[in-house]
Amino acid sequence: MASVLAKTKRKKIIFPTKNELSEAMAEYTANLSAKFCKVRGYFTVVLSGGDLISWLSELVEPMYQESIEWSKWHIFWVDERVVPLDHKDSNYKLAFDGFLSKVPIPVANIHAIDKDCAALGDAKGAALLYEECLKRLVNRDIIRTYKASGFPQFDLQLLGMGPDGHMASLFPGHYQIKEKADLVTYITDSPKPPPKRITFTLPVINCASYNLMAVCDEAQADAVAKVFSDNFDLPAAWLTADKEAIWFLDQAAASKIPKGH
Ligand SMILES: O=C1O[C@H](COP(=O)(O)O)[C@@H](O)[C@H](O)[C@H]1O
Repeated sequence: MASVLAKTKRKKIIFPTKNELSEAMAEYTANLSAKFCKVRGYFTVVLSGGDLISWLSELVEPMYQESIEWSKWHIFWVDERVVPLDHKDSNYKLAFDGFLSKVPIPVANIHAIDKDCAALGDAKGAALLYEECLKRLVNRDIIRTYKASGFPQFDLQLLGMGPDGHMASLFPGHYQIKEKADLVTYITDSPKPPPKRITFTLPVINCASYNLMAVCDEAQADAVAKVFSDNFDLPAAWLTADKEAIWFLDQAAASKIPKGH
């Protein structure tokens, strides 16, 4: 595990309200989009599910609609529930309804899990095919690779954390957090429904250039405090990045962080 930790130090910014967090997340994303589109001609963005999608609302405002080079974006999911893509629990559907349908990202650049595996509830197959999808895009040089390790390196991941400290579909006490060889793994007994999910593994998550973890609300305060006290029983405490791992918190979520952390 040490190798995945030996990167950037965790940073945080605390915002008075969710609105301000949402505005800052849009600005952070837009700035990185401009940087990566200019340098590489692509911007690879990884989404999670959950509350995060509603906080992306600021990015669909006219200022960003008009300035962002949406055609250069490629979208991925850090984790996905293995349910049909039009199911209410699908992270793809959540992102499509709340964000992707409102911005002009080419359909071919939206990399959802395989729709047949999703419809059949085949978590293992979905993980294998998603890993193949990542490798194909690495070969096409759309996804970069991380230095010598050869792992895919995404430009920006926008992440969330559950009140139990789970990140992506890496849950406390489940072995998936220890997976080091595969890029994508799966779980069939997720403690949070639905039970079947796929997830990027920790080495892939931590290879990203920029990881932004957004967490709001009092219900998350205990988990946030544990993360900032380096309690590594919580998967989210392992989050690092190549360039920057930054936590965007509202005041309620940050309210129990011990002084000095
Ligand atoms: O189940 C999931 O939960 C986490 C956290 O969601 P939130 O609703 O507490 O923000 C999310 O990041 C993950 O993508 C999702 O599958």
